[in-house]
Amino acid sequence: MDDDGMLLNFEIGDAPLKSQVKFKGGRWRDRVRAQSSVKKQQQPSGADAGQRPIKRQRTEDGASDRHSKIPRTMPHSESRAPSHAMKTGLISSSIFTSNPTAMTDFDEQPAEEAEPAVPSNAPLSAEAENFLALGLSRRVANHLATKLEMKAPTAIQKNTIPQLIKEDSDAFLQAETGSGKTLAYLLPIVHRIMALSVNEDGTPKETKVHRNSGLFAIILAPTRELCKQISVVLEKVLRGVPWLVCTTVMGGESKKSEKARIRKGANILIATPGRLTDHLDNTKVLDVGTVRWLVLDEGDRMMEMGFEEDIRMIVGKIRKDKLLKQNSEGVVLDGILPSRRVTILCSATMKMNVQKLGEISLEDAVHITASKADMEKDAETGAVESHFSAPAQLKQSCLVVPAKTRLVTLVALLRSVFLKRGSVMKAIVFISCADSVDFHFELLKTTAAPEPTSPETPPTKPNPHTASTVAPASYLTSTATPVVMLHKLHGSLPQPVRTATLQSFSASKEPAVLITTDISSRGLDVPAVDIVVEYDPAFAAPDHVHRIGRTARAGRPGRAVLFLLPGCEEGYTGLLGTPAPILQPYESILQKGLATPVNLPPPASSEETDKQTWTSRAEALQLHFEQRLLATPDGEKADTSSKSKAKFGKGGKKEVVKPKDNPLLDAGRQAFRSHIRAYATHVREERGFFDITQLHLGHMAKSFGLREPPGGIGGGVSRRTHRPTEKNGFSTLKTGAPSKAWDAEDGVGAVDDGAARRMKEKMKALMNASSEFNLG
Ligand SMILES: Nc1ncnc2c1ncn2[C@@H]1O[C@H](COP(=O)(O)OP(=O)(O)OP(=O)(O)O)[C@@H](O)[C@H]1O
Repeated sequence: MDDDGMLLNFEIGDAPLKSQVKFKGGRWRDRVRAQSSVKKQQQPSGADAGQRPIKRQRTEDGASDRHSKIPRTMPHSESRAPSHAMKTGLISSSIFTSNPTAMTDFDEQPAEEAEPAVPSNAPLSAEAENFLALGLSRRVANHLATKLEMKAPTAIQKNTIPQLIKEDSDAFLQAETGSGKTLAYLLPIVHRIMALSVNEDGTPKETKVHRNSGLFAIILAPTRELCKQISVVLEKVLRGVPWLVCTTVMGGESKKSEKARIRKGANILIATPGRLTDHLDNTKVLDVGTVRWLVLDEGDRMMEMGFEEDIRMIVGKIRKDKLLKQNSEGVVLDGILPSRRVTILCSATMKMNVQKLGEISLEDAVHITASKADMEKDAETGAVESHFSAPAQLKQSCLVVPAKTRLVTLVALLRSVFLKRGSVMKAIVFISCADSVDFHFELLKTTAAPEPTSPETPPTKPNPHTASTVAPASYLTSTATPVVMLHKLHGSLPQPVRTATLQSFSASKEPAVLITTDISSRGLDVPAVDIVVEYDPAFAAPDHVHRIGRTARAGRPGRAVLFLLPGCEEGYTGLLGTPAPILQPYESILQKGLATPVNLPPPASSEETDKQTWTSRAEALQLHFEQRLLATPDGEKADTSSKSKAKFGKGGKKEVVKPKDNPLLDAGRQAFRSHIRAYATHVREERGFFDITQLHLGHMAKSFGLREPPGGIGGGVSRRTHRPTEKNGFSTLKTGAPSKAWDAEDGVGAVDDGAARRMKEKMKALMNASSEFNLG
């Protein structure tokens, strides 16, 4: 591997340069031969440049008050290329040498609490609280207790339900992930609509409300997945009130069929903002005159995704439309439903853009949180403080992992969590971009053909929608857990595939892993997710809170592990609340996860023996992945240069020979490029921790199974092009145009086409605006 041109964080300065020997004259082939023999003489001994001691450190740091950026090298005592690699001649640079050491003194880290913390988002005790006491009708309370097994409310439900039943003011709901915010706003809405046709004592009124009696509430959510999930929860509640109907408009199907559903009538509509704007403009049967509630679930995310204009338009249109005091059938709405239009904003975190959204949509809103003390404080000061944190019972830790060992550590971590059968059933792995999700799915899924089924067992009909998104992952299995199912999900997949994949992950009876982008970070409520792995850190700290919030929901235990690179990234834990997550060295994970041989497909498995140590297993695994990327479909070693080469055919005629196609190698390169571009989009305030100029591209390439970083990142990132600028002493890099898959990332594909276009424009603007990654 030639690292020379890729050390972004080092400059040549006045280091002695190797003399460039130029050969002139003679035959072309002789010149090439002579050139390469000189190159060989100049190369130091060792497998590759990655094994050489790191060259001169950057001297012009210019940010001495920032986190130390100087990677210290600590050759690993056990680091040697595995013997079989030597034998086969396929020597790759060791993943244990020339790694920067962590700044953290792990011995100084606090020990993990022995006592599990009391859950902070669990339902309250059924003896002390119940839904009936909060003002909900007996019918709804009974339905919750008997059919949905919900006997007592959660804290946010306890504080929200009476407020929204009795008062008609706008509200901003803020509570931890998994604390039951969805039912907190749905139940009072259903209760009040139901009251149009049922008396307080449960006896029916003369007026009957049905699906054509009017649309009373609109709920907006940023992604189709979230819309679907809210509609599933609402449908369950409405089974107790079967004359009320809800429907969705969220794209992913024809507008015609959505229109047909609207025409059939619905009392509650769940929508993505882009699609609703479209229908408000073009669907005449969509009458918002009776709408009394507008809920903006995950409001900050909608703003982030570029929906500001849509939301302004929706709020404006609903407010402007004449508020009908009675519906077309003469049913009097006022007095039972709110006498004004109520807007409810909902999020576990509060970013600046939520404040802006509040300005657009809320009037004199009450801030409702899970804790009465927080609410009183806000009421006293008149300010909305941000009180966001992860659920108390969620155990967080950060692994400090050098770039070269990231891939094998990920495998080891997933193996270690599934080691004890049944202890962990579901894991979610967050990755920064769709290309990288695709690549890791292809790399980690089982390559061998499935075992033939016995004639007695009838073959199960494969689901065509999950054929390319769900597969077994033999690398992650062990004797105790022989099957682990791998899933992938991102916004560039077609909607039916996304729905089927999520369904498969939720319903999986086998241990399952979901590799995904931030499309799954918001609101997703998959039962029994035991661990969340942030293989790539979130782009902003509040997003981290949402991602890890996919576990430890409604009082359940949960674990979250964040991968950080040694160096400036380690300081990021300071942003993640108090107490900051514990930092851990990666070696213990490798030791645990690779304590037993990895199930490598043949022929590599024949090399595996029980005698191997965890370090040699890690090296062998890395080598195995690299070999898979280098192999051509017909088993030969692939050309790694990614460039076409000139060859002289018969008669000295020059022919262009294209490198042989290995889809996995291409996917790895594309994933690497997108990953680097994505890395550059960490929010400005956090770029001190995620500093693109500190990334060692050669080492990072290893974590994609690549022996060298591919070109094409843009502006020559793969070359040493940086020069520290005068401004703050930071180096600057030029980005290229955003790649397609990065462009089409999560939010984009998650919503309708119009929204996708707007998001693309936003991303483009962002990438253009950050032509120098906005450093300095
Ligand atoms: N009163 C309750 N009793 C038992 N379980 C509940 C109760 N209320 C909600 N839940 C369950 O808690 C889980 C989380 O609820 P919900 O999805 O509404 O959380 P949330 O606060 O919206 O989280 P996020 O911020 O991540 O979107 C769901 O599985 C839901 O069924």
